[in-house]
Amino acid sequence: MIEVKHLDKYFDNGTRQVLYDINATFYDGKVNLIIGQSGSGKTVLVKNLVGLFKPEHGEILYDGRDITKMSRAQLKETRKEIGMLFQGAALFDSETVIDNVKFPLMMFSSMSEKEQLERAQFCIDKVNLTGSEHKYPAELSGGMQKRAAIARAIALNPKYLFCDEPNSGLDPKTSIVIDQLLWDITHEFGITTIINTHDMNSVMGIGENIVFINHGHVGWVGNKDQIYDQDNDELNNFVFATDLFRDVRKYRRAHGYVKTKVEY
Ligand SMILES: Nc1ncnc2c1ncn2[C@@H]1O[C@H](COP(=O)(O)OP(=O)(O)OP(=O)(O)O)[C@@H](O)[C@H]1O
Repeated sequence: MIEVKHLDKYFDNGTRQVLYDINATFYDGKVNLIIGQSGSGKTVLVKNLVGLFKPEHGEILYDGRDITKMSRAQLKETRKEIGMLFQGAALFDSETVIDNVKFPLMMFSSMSEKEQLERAQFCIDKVNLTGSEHKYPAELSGGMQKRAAIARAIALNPKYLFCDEPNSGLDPKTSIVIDQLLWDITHEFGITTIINTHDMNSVMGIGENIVFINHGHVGWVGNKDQIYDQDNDELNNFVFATDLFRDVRKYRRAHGYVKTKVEY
């Protein structure tokens, strides 16, 4: 579990505040989404969460350990527990799939070559890329590249997985496959998965715990069922900006979908 408490972040020598008193919890074994308009502060929040930025105030507790107070060495240790999936797949073009997946094992584990190969193969099988081990990224579709990147992100068996816009550049059908995969590995391995996304299909499909950031503030927290039934104007402007989502909401209301209460 990652807990954020009273986090403030400023830029420009403390003259411009970008995040205001952020309080949020990201749960183990759940898909946690951070959503919000462009420029609302999602990326800055994630950069604080992974220790790339230091907040001016507040705590970020990784299962009780405050990363804002860690030394460089402690932060390095904690980073070993974090998997990252960047926008685009960010694979090494000149390396095969299996070498890409092996890379973090080579860098950060004490596994033998044989163990690295076994672990890399396990992760490749997990993302359904069996048979593509010796292909280069350029030989893969966008969705396959993303799956290879997920295999690499889970190679070190992370407790925490951060994904920045995992569906960017993918068609809706492939996006669903990626969402399903992220859901499956999150649940199978009990990972605290945090996804920064604009994709409303992801919100509808896998949003177990959604944190809406609005102009640097936490604007709303809930799940994919509750999001249809809330009366938060800013969130509604964001979520129901398209006719499709307005129609889904109208349909749900007309057919008597009840408000859902989820307990964690
Ligand atoms: N390194 C930085 N230095 C100064 N200002 C920054 C820096 N990084 C981000 N910002 C500012 O912080 C604000 C929030 O940006 P952020 O990238 O977090 O938005 P976002 O919600 O992730 O947007 P998008 O969805 O478009 O990626 C913006 O005003 C941005 O200009």
